Amino acid sequence: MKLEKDSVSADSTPVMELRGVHVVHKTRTGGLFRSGSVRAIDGIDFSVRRGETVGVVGESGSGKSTLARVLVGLQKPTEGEVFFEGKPMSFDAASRRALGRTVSVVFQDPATALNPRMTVRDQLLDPLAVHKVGSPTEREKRIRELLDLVGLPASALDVLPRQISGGQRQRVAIARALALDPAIVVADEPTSALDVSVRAQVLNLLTDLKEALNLGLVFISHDISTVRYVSDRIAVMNRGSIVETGPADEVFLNPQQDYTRTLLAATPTLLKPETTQGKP
Ligand SMILES: Nc1ncnc2c1ncn2[C@@H]1O[C@H](COP(=O)(O)OP(=O)(O)OP(=O)(O)O)[C@@H](O)[C@H]1O
Repeated sequence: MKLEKDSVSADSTPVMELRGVHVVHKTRTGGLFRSGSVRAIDGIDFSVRRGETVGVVGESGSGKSTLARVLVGLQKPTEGEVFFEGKPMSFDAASRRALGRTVSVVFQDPATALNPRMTVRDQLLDPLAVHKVGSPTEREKRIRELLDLVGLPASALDVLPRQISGGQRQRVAIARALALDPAIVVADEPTSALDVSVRAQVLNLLTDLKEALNLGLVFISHDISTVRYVSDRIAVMNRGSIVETGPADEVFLNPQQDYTRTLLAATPTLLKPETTQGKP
């Protein structure tokens, strides 16, 4: 039930580490007898530690969500190794359950991620009940702490998702992701479905929580300027591979790959690197 984290620096052992991971999806391509496969992830190395934000950026279909699914234990790699807290992850029910307590996820659209028929209280109590955490009194205390952490009043406990705004719904989804005191939060396009006016607030909330709780944050987005804003390191994905990785400012200001330059060229002028700003 305690929220404060030990002060572990970002250079400690990774909580999650992927080595040479491939994910191939089997597909049916129209008709009973035709099938194929899609290489969603094609041999990637990736790691995330407490206290750091790793941004994952790439165009639609580059494999970002598949990577997220591997990190949260929903997708077993076709090939390669995943280490969870330094030990090989087997992806059986018990190890997925342990992973589910330590690595949580915030999805793009809180309207679909939250159950429309459950009050905020029940949405927040649910992970605590599933993992049998605390007594009823402790759970009630914990969900109030969670609301406070994400900047919502206790009066929000008794409302349904449709009775609050999109930004507030995403705050509830973030609170739920924090319920089990995770070490890592994987945020897959967490602001893309929100009004532009509230995106910065949700980004700031995530970075504040990362600092306050010493979380590892994996921030996934197609928008490299947003990724730079929140990340310490960036991994650029293209067609299932990580084509460039490094400190956020270095990747942004001095990209080594044409693909990264193409992504940067598509960002709004004001957010382009200083080196190109103001030039025609
Ligand atoms: N369950 C699945 N079955 C078949 N193919 C899949 C499946 N999931 C993903 N793919 C394919 O794998 C590739 C990578 O998809 P993925 O969703 O990981 O990319 P993405 O970068 O997250 O894209 P987006 O931003 O559009 O969500 C795509 O070609 C996609 O069509």
